[in-house]
Amino acid sequence: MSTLIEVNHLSKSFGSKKALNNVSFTIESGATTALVGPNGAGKTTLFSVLCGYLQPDSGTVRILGQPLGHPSLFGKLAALPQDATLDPRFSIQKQLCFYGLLQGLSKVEALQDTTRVLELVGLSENHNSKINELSHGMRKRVCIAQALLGNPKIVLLDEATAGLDPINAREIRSLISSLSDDVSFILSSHDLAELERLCSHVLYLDKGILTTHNRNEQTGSSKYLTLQLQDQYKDAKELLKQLSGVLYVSQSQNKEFIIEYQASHDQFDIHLLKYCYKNNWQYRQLVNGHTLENQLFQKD
Ligand SMILES: Nc1ncnc2c1ncn2[C@@H]1O[C@H](COP(=O)(O)OP(=O)(O)OP(=O)(O)O)[C@@H](O)[C@H]1O
Repeated sequence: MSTLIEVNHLSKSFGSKKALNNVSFTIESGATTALVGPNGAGKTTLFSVLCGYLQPDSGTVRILGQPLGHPSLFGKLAALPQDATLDPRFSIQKQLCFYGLLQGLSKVEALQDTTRVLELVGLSENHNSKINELSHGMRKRVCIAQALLGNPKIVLLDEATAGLDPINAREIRSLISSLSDDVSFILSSHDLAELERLCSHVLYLDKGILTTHNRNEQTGSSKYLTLQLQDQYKDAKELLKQLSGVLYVSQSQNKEFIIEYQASHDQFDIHLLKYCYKNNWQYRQLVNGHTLENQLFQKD
């Protein structure tokens, strides 16, 4: 693993408003990273600084070991801004080729790469369409195709699935997931369930202050499972406490339990599911560790 992005003590203010307040983090290659936070938390500002659109007031950013703006970074980092759009006058192929040329590709290379990225996003047959002839979801996919031109190593996607119907959103998610072995994505979204599925690493911004969370970190002598049951079963919490290997049970929401158990307990998840069956409980979902929502917002 190598470090893709290293941010140290980054601050950016607009007048008296601190959009980023002493933000530091690193992102390693191979991680799909979520950038989460309430409206106005500083997410777009952080993306804009990483892309070089905005100059920070203080702090440093290194991408692939180089400072922002270094010539060797040209084409290595791409971004899909929240409100990205394309020119309605030209076909999508023409526009993507144009962006390829701007990246320094020859005409032939730009056309080849346009064909490649349109195929990746499933829009090969629409290469002659103009943007207004495409659905909202297809337009998003064109914008993602544009971000993938030239094979960038890091792609920042700001609200890539916002406003899409569930089927189109799912297509974009599976596209991100299928590409994530070759490209490191940083996704900004308000959809925690979506980030839960895609991301191993979470950057949480609130009022410009950042905290980081590792989704897969389950170390030490105890581990966690989050169990969501179908119904409110009588004495479920007390009964869960009696299961062998359980150290502690807390109730995060109605019908949802966080179970801390001995890490040394073999196949605890299987035992838990058998226990549900034995007690006649239907379960809705079982998450390894904490759900992202609990990780970010649970107070105790
Ligand atoms: N160009 C600007 N001029 C003045 N204030 C700005 C500017 N850009 C951002 N801000 C302020 O900085 C703060 C962070 O804004 P930012 O757009 O980064 O938040 P965000 O997390 O992307 O929000 P959202 O989820 O609503 O898109 C907000 O208080 C915003 O009002």
